[in-house]
Amino acid sequence: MGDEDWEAEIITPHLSSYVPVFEKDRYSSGANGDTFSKTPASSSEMDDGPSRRDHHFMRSRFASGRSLGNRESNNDGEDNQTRNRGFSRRGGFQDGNASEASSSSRRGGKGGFRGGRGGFGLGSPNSEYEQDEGTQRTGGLFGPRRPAPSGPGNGDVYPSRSGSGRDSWKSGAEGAESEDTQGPKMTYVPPAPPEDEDSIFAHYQTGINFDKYDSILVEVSGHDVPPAVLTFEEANLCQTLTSNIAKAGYTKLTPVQKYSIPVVLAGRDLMACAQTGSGKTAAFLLPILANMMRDGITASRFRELQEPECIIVAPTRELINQIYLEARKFSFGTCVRAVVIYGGTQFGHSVRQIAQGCNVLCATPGRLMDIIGKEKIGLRQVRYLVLDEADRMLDMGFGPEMKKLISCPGMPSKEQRQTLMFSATFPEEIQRLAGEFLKPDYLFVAVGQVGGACTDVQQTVLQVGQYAKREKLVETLRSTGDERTMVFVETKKKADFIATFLCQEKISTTSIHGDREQREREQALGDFRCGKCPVLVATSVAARGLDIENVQHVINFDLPSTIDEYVHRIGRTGRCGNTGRAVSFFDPESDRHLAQPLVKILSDAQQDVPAWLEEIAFSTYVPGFSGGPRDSVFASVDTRKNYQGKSTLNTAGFSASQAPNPADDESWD
Ligand SMILES: Nc1ncnc2c1ncn2[C@@H]1O[C@H](COP(=O)(O)OP(=O)(O)OP(=O)(O)O)[C@@H](O)[C@H]1O
Repeated sequence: MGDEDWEAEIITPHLSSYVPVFEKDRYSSGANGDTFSKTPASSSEMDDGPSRRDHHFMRSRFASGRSLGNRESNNDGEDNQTRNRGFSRRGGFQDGNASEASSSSRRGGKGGFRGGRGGFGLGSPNSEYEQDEGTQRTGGLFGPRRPAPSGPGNGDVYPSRSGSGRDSWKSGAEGAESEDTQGPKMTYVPPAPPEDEDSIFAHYQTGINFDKYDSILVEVSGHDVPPAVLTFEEANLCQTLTSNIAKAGYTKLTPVQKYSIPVVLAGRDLMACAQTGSGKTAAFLLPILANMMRDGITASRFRELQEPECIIVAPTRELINQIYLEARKFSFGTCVRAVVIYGGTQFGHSVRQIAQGCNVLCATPGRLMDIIGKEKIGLRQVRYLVLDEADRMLDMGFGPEMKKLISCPGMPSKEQRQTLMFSATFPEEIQRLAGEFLKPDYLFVAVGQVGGACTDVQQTVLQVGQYAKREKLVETLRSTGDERTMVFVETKKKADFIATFLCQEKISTTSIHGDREQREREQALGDFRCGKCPVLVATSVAARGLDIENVQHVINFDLPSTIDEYVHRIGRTGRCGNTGRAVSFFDPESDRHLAQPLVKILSDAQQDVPAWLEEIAFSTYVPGFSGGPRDSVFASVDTRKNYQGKSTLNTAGFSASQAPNPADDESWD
């Protein structure tokens, strides 16, 4: 069955999750009826990438365009590709062999498979979002809400923007933004989050391993490293902030906070790598807010053009919304006003939110560039620019847009602003790109197994062939009972397919991916958060940053194409000192390239390494894979080979010495 057919077959009525009309035979073509096969170079999807529209005043020294050729569109970004979709088709690929396995051709350019679904009346050539009824509020991100109505454009009808279903975070991203000027309007207005104090400060408990953070090694490299702070009191943040921190239930700093907060307070640029779920968001928000308060920020008032002091960008809509909620929490009771804007929502809504006042703007890249292009945001006052999931923000998908951002008229030069980058992974080539955004004397904070997996996650890798995966999935889910579980798959269509399949197996499941309307995505996340659907099938759009209470289990039904993506995915569990489990289905046919990095990740995290995996790893040559920085405790290291500064290597909680790190030399492998 072809990829397009998946799309057709999965169109089923939708309640809050799936109520599938599952006709197994129609899906079946493989030995056991499983029609999907996997390609080694999977893609994933992310959000808000570059807008299609070129702002005349923007220039980018990145390669022109968006590298669409071999990059698969990201989630929101798929929109820009959909504009080319008029000629695309669906239903033409009935041959089962052509299904997922044919992705190599699709990766080179999706056009041939791109799913204009228009023939079925389920999507327009432009975007899924135009189908959004928009004004309907689901409350998806914040809690339970009423079920989405079924029917085209609402429920499990997944109008495809790219149509290929390949999750293509590599290509242009949020063309959706440009629809605001070029295409049909998106009318979805996300629900306002609850305003009551209890909701604002709702939080989950730190886990039994929270105190173990104290023994994690931390390396800070660069010149004149400010000493770490050991307590919130020592950080000397302003009183309101301190009170908000207490209300949020934070009593103790995490290592990344201990080392990053003083760096930001001292006005330094920062690149910080720390394991998933270890509190990076507060590590940048708290000192920024403290600085803003210290500098006597004025309350912003209603104006058509707002000039925020801080801009925070993140790759996905759900993540930026989460960051916004944190910003709102910590700035509670201050005159700082945080605003969030992201794609898939009504542009006018974003404009109205901003016009009411905006000190801290949380945005996905596409919507940000559009709003700047519309002159609703001026950049002259920007003092802080934060790239969360910075490696993702600087890669080929979003990098061009970020370059445009820093080249925008009015944007203070890097000397005039503070630039902060955070991620759990930071590949060397991306660190080099980051130099253009950062002052030369930026500091690099590396916490523990950066780029490595969080040790609070128990990792299991099972050898499972493509055709046995569904059965194994059901078996695994049955054994975990009601545990909240995220199941990662490679493509959007497969996400639909697996979610439908699980529902048919009476496992309450929902899904999130870039071909779902924003309203549906928010509803899915809400249903998962509140436990109504304890299983969330997701593409890589949900791999990064999402902080959902009680996710005990991550299943990689399909392994991602890169090890960094694996690290982010499994980091959805085992957060903030809690423990979690990750089970990955390793298909030797398609995942061999991951064997070596997986062995390294597993051994670094003191996990059992299956003998069969080691064998595959030893027998597989992976170009460019050196096993990481050998003998270094840090899986990701500061790549500034020639920096003359000192480095501090400490366990969190001890004051920084200025001794060079002996591991540095090995780090340059
Ligand atoms: N000092 C602290 N005390 C208690 N809880 C904290 C503290 N710092 C952060 N948290 C909580 O820990 C959770 C994870 O934090 P956060 O989402 O910032 O992690 P992260 O490092 O950004 O993860 P990821 O790499 O997945 O994006 C959040 O629920 C946050 O509120």
